[in-house]
Amino acid sequence: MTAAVDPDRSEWDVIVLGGAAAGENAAQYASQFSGLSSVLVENSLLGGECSYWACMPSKALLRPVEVVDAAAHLSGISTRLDPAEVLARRDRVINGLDDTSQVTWALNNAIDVVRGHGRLAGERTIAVSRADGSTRTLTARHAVVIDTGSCPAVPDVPGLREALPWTSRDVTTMREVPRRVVILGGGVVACEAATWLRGLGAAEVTIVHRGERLLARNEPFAGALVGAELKEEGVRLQTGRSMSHVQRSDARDTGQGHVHGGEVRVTLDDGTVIVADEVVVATGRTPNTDDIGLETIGLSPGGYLDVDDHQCVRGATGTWLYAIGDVCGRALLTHMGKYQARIAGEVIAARADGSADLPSAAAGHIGLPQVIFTTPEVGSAGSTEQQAREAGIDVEVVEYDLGALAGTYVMRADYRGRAKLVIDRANDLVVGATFVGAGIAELVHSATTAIVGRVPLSTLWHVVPSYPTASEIWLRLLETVRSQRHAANGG
Ligand SMILES: Cc1cc2nc3c(=O)[nH]c(=O)nc-3n(C[C@H](O)[C@H](O)[C@H](O)COP(=O)(O)OP(=O)(O)OC[C@H]3O[C@@H](n4cnc5c(N)ncnc54)[C@H](O)[C@@H]3O)c2cc1C
Ligand SMILES: NC(=O)c1ccc[n+]([C@@H]2O[C@H](COP(=O)([O-])OP(=O)(O)OC[C@H]3O[C@@H](n4cnc5c(N)ncnc54)[C@H](O)[C@@H]3O)[C@@H](O)[C@H]2O)c1
Repeated sequence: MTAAVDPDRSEWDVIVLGGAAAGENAAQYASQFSGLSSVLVENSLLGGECSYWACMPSKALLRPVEVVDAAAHLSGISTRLDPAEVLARRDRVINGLDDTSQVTWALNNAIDVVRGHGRLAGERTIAVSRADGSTRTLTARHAVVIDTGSCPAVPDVPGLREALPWTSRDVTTMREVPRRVVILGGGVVACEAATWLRGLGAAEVTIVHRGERLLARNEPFAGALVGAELKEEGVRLQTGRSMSHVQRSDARDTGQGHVHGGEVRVTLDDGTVIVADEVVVATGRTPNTDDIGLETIGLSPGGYLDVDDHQCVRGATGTWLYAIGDVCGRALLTHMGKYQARIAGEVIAARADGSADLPSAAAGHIGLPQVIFTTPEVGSAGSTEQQAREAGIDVEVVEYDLGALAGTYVMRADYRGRAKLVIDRANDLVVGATFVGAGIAELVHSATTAIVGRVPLSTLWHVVPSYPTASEIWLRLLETVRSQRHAANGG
């Protein structure tokens, strides 16, 4: 069904502020079976960061690097990577920064789209500033959903902002591969970007990370294995180091994804000077809440929005305001934002119907899956050992070499990887899992299923993995738990 967007319309049942993938899902789930009308307010491209400047372009850049790596570990295959064609394919993946297909999807699902910068203007009201300077005021009969996302945080290093460094947007949509790059940060964006920059031919890539561990939110062996591989690929790791200052005499705004001027000199806290062609800042995110009118409903701008398990914003009066995605800070991942959106949409529809039986996002958040598409890949679900201990769980852990399986041996003879389960001993349940190795991305969902489904180890024992696959890791981990328990019982 196609909805026409009436330029004079001012009232909908549901207004979603921010039209990223999560916002689209919230509108869809609020409307599809309830008959509620909904509108997306978007000031840039419908589909948000993930579609154009984050998940999709980064994975389009990483996939060829992964294929080349896989081939390099198999005798009888030779490959050649063509950076220009990789960038061209990336452009096709992000639809050349054109959101026509997403607008068509929305309209075909009876979801209206209003362009402009939206701000709350009191309860259930959004004032949209349009490009021509005019303002359109929209009111929601039932709910407003905030999905305004986040933007890159740039730390206060002297000279860094003036150097016009690349952020995640530039490095995912890069038009050229800089020859020498310095990346600030040791998290997910830093490690993935170092992988594709080096893979696509950057001659010198240096990661400057203030901590000792890369990917510090994961199990320690994840960052260690990724760091070892990055080093082998020629990436320089400056860990335990900060940038003292940055100098670029001719910083120029040459446009997104182009090198922003001449040489950059980066001085570290131990006096080391690195000369590069570009600096990439990958130091986390800031929620887009500073200019969305939160003060008009008594909330403070600038921070993450605190939500309950119905995705309802705490601190707002009543139950009309929801937040989903990065802006609520629960998990900065597309699939988790979309999960929150499905819950919020269903809650809105249920409340509009007068139902007291409301869906909750609590169960899905226990699963918390993530795949980091580095070489090797890092897949995780649930809690790390440290998080489980901090939560007061009586923790039992088991680890196993992912390379010691028939399933991974046939992938490559020199397979390197590791897996770990975090077990709630009292309830005999898996509460966390981490897999590090080539081709493990698809293993993560088995762990998420075990965790969210609260499948006891005694049942997992009967879940037989196919031979020869990487899933055999489950059997080896469970066998190791049995051996550990046998030994602990004096066997
Ligand atoms: C380089 C990179 C790679 C990533 N890779 C992955 C990955 O592989 N897998 C994964 O799960 N996650 C990944 N992420 C994280 C993922 O991109 C984010 O979690 C996700 O995009 C957040 O979505 P969101 O719905 O919160 O909002 P966003 O995608 O940030 O979108 C918010 C939207 O709101 C609009 N907006 C903001 N303010 C207003 C306003 N006042 N009025 C109107 N419109 C407004 C914006 O224009 C934007 O379209 C990656 C992130 C980065 C930076
Ligand atoms: N494959 C994926 O799922 C994927 C890929 C990319 C990004 N993401 C998500 O996007 C979000 C943003 O990624 P990110 O890498 O920017 O954040 P991150 O939180 O993963 O890492 C931030 C890094 O910057 C460092 N840092 C923070 N402040 C600093 C400062 N002032 N000075 C120096 N270093 C500083 C931290 O120590 C950390 O190493 C993450 O939550 C991530 O999960 C997901």
